[in-house]
Amino acid sequence: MNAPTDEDVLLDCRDVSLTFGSVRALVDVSITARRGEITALVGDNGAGKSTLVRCVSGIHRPDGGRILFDGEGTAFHSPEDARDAGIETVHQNLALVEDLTVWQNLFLNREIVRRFGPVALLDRRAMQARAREMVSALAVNVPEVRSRVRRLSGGQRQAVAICRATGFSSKLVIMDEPTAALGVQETARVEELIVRLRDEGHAVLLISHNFAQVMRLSQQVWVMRAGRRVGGRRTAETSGEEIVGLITGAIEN
Ligand SMILES: Nc1ncnc2c1ncn2[C@@H]1O[C@H](COP(=O)(O)OP(=O)(O)OP(=O)(O)O)[C@@H](O)[C@H]1O
Repeated sequence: MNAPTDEDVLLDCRDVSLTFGSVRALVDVSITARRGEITALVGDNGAGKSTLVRCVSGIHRPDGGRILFDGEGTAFHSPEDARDAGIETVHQNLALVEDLTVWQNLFLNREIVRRFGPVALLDRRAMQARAREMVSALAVNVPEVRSRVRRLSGGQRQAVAICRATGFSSKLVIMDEPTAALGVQETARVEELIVRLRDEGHAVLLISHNFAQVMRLSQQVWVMRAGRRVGGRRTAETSGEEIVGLITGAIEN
């Protein structure tokens, strides 16, 4: 892999702060994420990882600092704004609808319609065909796009959620604990998918409590503690022990 350059920076959070009542969830947090890299965000429970990610994905508005995306300042008012800019999030709960099929989930809130004068009809055939393309492009192990999500395994569900996040010209894919609920084999499959996204040039921002996974997959690690960014390392230049030390505070940056 070539050494990264500044032009590779896709996400640039500068001194981002957010307070909930008396809780300073984020205090002047600065991190970057590059195209073609997996950037890990680690920290103990309550460190502020999810809150930071929610600021990037348009759920929260920071009350201080700036978030630059693709070189431009952002002021997202909703997750839709972030999505329009090319930021997709695979949330911990996946936000899939169990009773809908794979293709219906892939096209939820972005249905393809055909217009006949004033009448708009859902183009089921086009959506199913496109869903098959999306699934096969990611080589995802999903049985049939007409299967209902409730019949899928945890790994297959995760794959559908990742497929949805990457199939619509996204640039940054944020993943919050994507393998926390999965077994060993399913974790390996989902990790393959994450690596493939990176190799296709996406920037991936990965929240994970699994140090082995962080060391295996990421190129950059940012460490948070009590709402602050307390360290940043190139993964190749650090160790699991150092990251744990930064997380617990045993090592000061
Ligand atoms: N909507 C909210 N209202 C009030 N406090 C919040 C809200 N969201 C988060 N917090 C607080 O902000 C702090 C950071 O929480 P956050 O969920 O970002 O941590 P985290 O690093 O993602 O933790 P975990 O690994 O447990 O998911 C915590 O003290 C949390 O209680």
